Amino acid sequence: MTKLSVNINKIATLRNARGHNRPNVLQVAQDCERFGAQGITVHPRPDERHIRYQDVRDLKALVTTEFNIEGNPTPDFLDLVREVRPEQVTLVPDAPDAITSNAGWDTIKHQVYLLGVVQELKSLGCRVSIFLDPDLAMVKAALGTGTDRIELYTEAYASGYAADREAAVAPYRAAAALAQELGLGVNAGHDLDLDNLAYLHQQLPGLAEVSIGHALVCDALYLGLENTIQLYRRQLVS
Ligand SMILES: CC(=O)[C@@H](O)[C@H](O)COP(=O)(O)O
Ligand SMILES: NCC(=O)COP(=O)(O)O
Repeated sequence: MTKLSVNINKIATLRNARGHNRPNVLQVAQDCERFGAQGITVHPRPDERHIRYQDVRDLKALVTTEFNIEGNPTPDFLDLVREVRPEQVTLVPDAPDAITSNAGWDTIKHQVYLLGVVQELKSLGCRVSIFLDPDLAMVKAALGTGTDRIELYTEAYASGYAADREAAVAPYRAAAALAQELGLGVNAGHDLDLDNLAYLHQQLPGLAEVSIGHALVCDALYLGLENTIQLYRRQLVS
């Protein structure tokens, strides 16, 4: 079964726009779980443009499904993870000023570094996932980091879907198959939406989790949050 983890970054974007506590990020996270989310994902960035470090601390006490914290393993990020100890940590090689995640790890160049980070995070009891492009060499080298899972960065799939979905999904199908052959779990995320999710799910058997935020929150503006979460869940029914 592929789990849906709802990324609530954009709820925090809206909250921060007025400087008060509306929408209440903590309440929305609990409601997302009540509406069918099987996980809550946050990506606290160094500039705290949306999710703040204190949000992460507060969410830990409230999230009853799976808490997934994404980020570049900077010293501040690692201190937060040591404190919060979420079910899953997804390591993303984002630059501090990146407008959004825009690349996966070079697991060949950074394998030794990642091995050290992964070993510590696993010693804290966290499952570790590494954000990757669908590059077979990078998937193969990910094994050497000790990671539990990879998260396939699906921006290229999403941008190519409308023109030629078979071509768009092919690298992801190959990367997922190799990862599973190596004993790695497979997550996916970034720019997934109600148009492209079902086909990805159909083409990637054994996909463990998708984390979806931007499109889901945009859809909820028109369709309502509960209905939207249910619609995304229905895309993942085998
Ligand atoms: C790793 C990933 O693809 C998502 O966490 C994405 O980075 C969302 O971040 P923003 O909400 O800041 O765009
Ligand atoms: N890991 C992907 C994620 O958490 C959400 O990405 P997006 O749906 O906001 O593009």
